[in-house]
Order: sequence, then structure tokens, then C-alpha cells
Amino acid sequence: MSVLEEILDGVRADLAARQERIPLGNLKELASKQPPARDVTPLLRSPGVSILAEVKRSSPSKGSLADISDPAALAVDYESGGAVAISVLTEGQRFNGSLDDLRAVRAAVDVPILRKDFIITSYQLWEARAHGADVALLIVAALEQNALVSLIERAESIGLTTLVEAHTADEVHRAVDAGARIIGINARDLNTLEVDTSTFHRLASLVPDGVVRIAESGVRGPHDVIELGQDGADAVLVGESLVTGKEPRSAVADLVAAGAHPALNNRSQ
Ligand SMILES: O=P(O)(O)OC[C@@H](O)[C@@H](O)c1c[nH]c2ccccc12
Repeated sequence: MSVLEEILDGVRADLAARQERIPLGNLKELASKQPPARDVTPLLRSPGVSILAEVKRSSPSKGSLADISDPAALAVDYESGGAVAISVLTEGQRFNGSLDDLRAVRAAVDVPILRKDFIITSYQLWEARAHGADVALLIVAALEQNALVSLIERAESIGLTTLVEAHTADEVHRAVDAGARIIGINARDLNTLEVDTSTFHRLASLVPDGVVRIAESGVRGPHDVIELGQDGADAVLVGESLVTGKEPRSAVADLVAAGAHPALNNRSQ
């Protein structure tokens, strides 16, 4: 069984337990009490390379990365460092995240928040909105094409923006065919967990103009941000190097400064 399939087994088990406990109607009710979702798209389209910073405790490849006892405080640091949005991993078994983390971060920051999880049903989209997320991740490799299309439509009807993640040329084509407006190219293969930093360079040109391109995973510092920007990234999503590195606020600020580098100014937006 691939790592992705193993992760999805755990996700399904946790999801079934939550669905037993919390009826969909309760989530809809909670969602209706949230302020409207924030629109991340214009922020991602702004000049230069924007930084999405991730609250990430653990990963399946490395195990525990950081003991994040206060995810809200970390998110505030990210926001004050200039992150355009915050990604919160909510998967429990392999990433040690939770919807409580999402709720805590929502209460602490004003920027848009991405629910980073393995979303396979619309119930999870309602959970995302009920806990204050503005954006939901949809992973092409985890979904049949019909499911991908219907989850994009459902997310939009709930007011969520979707970030559709691809790792291969075929997955980029599927994302485009499904109508994705924001495509994340993940350098990590979720079947093997290996990171190939040439992935964005190879696949970015398959994303049509007008669709936002986000480079995900394996970004270690400012130099990578500039390189990915030169390859056409509108934004980068960074987790591990921020939670394991130096002080997060200034680490984000350094990435933000790189994203505003003059070498990236003549890129078409
Ligand atoms: O920690 P990194 O290498 O900076 O990567 C962040 C993010 O891209 C990664 O956490 C991620 C990308 N796609 C995912 C899908 C599910 C879980 C996690 C992810």
C-alpha cells in the first residue's frame, strides 16, 4: 500500500468517528455563524511571490518536527512576518494536527486560512468553514475526477476557495480540466514522500495563464523563493523549514523580502 493510501485509511477512520459525533446539520449551523470567507485569490495575484506559512507539527516522512504548543502564537508570528495566508494541517494521525488548531488560529489572525488535510467528502468542507477556514486543499492524487469536480463545486457553494494540488503532469491536466483556479504543485510525491525540487520547474508551464500557481514543499530559504518565482510561482507554501528553523517571524520576513526581489518584477501576473 502506498503512503498516500495508508494516510487515507487513517483519514477515513477519523472522519467516520467525527461524523458519528457531529451531525452535518451542526456544522452547517456553525458555518452560518462565521463571518464570510476571506478571498485569498487577489492576494496571491499581487506582484512578486507571496508566502503561505504552515502550522505543521509532524510529517509522515520525518515524524515530529516541532512541539507547537501554541499554534495561534505561531500563526501570529507568521502573520506579522508578512505571510499572505496561513496553512493549518488538521490531519491527526500522521501530521498531529486538529480542527482545534484551525479554530485557535482563526481566532488569532486576520489573514485567510487554508485547511490542509486529505479532503474526500463535502462533510470535511463544512468542517473547514465551520472552523473558520477560507480555503480548502483538494489533492488530485487522492480523488477520482468526478469527486474532484464535485468537491470544487461544493466548496465554492459553501464560500470556500480551493487550492488543487498536483504532483505530475497528468494531475496538473486533471486539475485544469476540473476547473481549478489555484493550482499547487507539490514537490513531494505523496506515494513515496520523496521531494524533487525540480517538480515546479518541470510542471509550471502546464498551468494556463490566469490560473494561480503555488509551489509547495521543500522550500528551505529565500534563495528557493527567488528561483521558484523565476519559474513562475505566484506563491510558495512553506512548513518544515519555518517550524524547525530560527525565529518564525523573521524567517517569514526573509522569505517575503525574497518574494519582492526586483528580479521578479517583470513577471506577468
Ligand atoms: O514542510 P514543507 O516541505 O515546507 O511542505 C509544506 C507543504 O507543502 C506540505 O506540508 C504539504 C503539501 N501538500 C500536502 C498535502 C498533505 C499534507 C501536507 C502537504
